[in-house]
Amino acid sequence: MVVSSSIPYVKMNGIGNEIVVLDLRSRPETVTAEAARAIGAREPFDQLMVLYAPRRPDTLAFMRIFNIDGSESFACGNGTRCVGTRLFDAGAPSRFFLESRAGLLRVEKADAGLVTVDMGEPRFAWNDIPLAEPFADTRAIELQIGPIDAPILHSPSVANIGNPHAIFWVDDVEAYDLAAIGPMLENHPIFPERANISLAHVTAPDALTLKVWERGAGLTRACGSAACAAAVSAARTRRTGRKVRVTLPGGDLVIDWTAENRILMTGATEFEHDGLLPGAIFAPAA
Ligand SMILES: N[C@H](CCC[C@H](N)C(=O)O)C(=O)O
Repeated sequence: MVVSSSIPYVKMNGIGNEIVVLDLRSRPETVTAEAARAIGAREPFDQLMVLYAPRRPDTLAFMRIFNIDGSESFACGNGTRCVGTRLFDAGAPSRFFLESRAGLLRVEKADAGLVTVDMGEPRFAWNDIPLAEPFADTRAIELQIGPIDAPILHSPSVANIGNPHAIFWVDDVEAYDLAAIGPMLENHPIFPERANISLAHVTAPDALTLKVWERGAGLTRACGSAACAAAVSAARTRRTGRKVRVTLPGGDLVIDWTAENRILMTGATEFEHDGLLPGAIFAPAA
């Protein structure tokens, strides 16, 4: 087959969450799981944001999101802000819509160069997380690791923000070996689609500290959807109000769970460098 020439990409980060943005809106290539892994081998990322030509006239792009292991996520808050900055810089209006596999995302310019994304409505029903078995109350589900009578972590809140999240409430996010515990919980049979695993420490009625083990990506410096999941879960369990500052290893996000049940996430993005991918990376395996 004829392979196309080099394909440009942009390496960015959303408060330390490593993001590659690949704009294929006017190109014929598509990204498979295998291609995503091959791209990650050349230019490491936590998430790869792929833009395709819009499927709906009210959006600027249809977006698909891959983790570094090639798995697909239907949400990535930090990556969506990076896409926002990229499109704003290319002349997009200061407010526009993207379509993801989870639905419509509104992206908006905020003050001081920050970007706000309307991440949509959270889902809390056990089969929407999804969980493998029914739980009437997902504010705290029965799940623990460690000795039965002295669990290390237990009773997480769970939420779906387009992707599945479990949040364990702790007094010190650094007191746990999340790199060791994360994979066990990510792949626990209670989560049929795996899950992103967070440790959350409520430091004030309007502030949380968060550390995240991401499904398909491992420990990252920040995870926007996890910040949303932690914020709505904190508000739901009366640990905080509905607007909080979430501090992650890479920086801060402000999350506002509005009276209309939308989750607004605001934070910074940073350009790192441009690059080129060989067209052959997109060719199907022989
Ligand atoms: N870093 C992303 C989330 C990636 C999600 C992914 N790890 C999954 O659900 O598979 C964020 O800022 O929201």
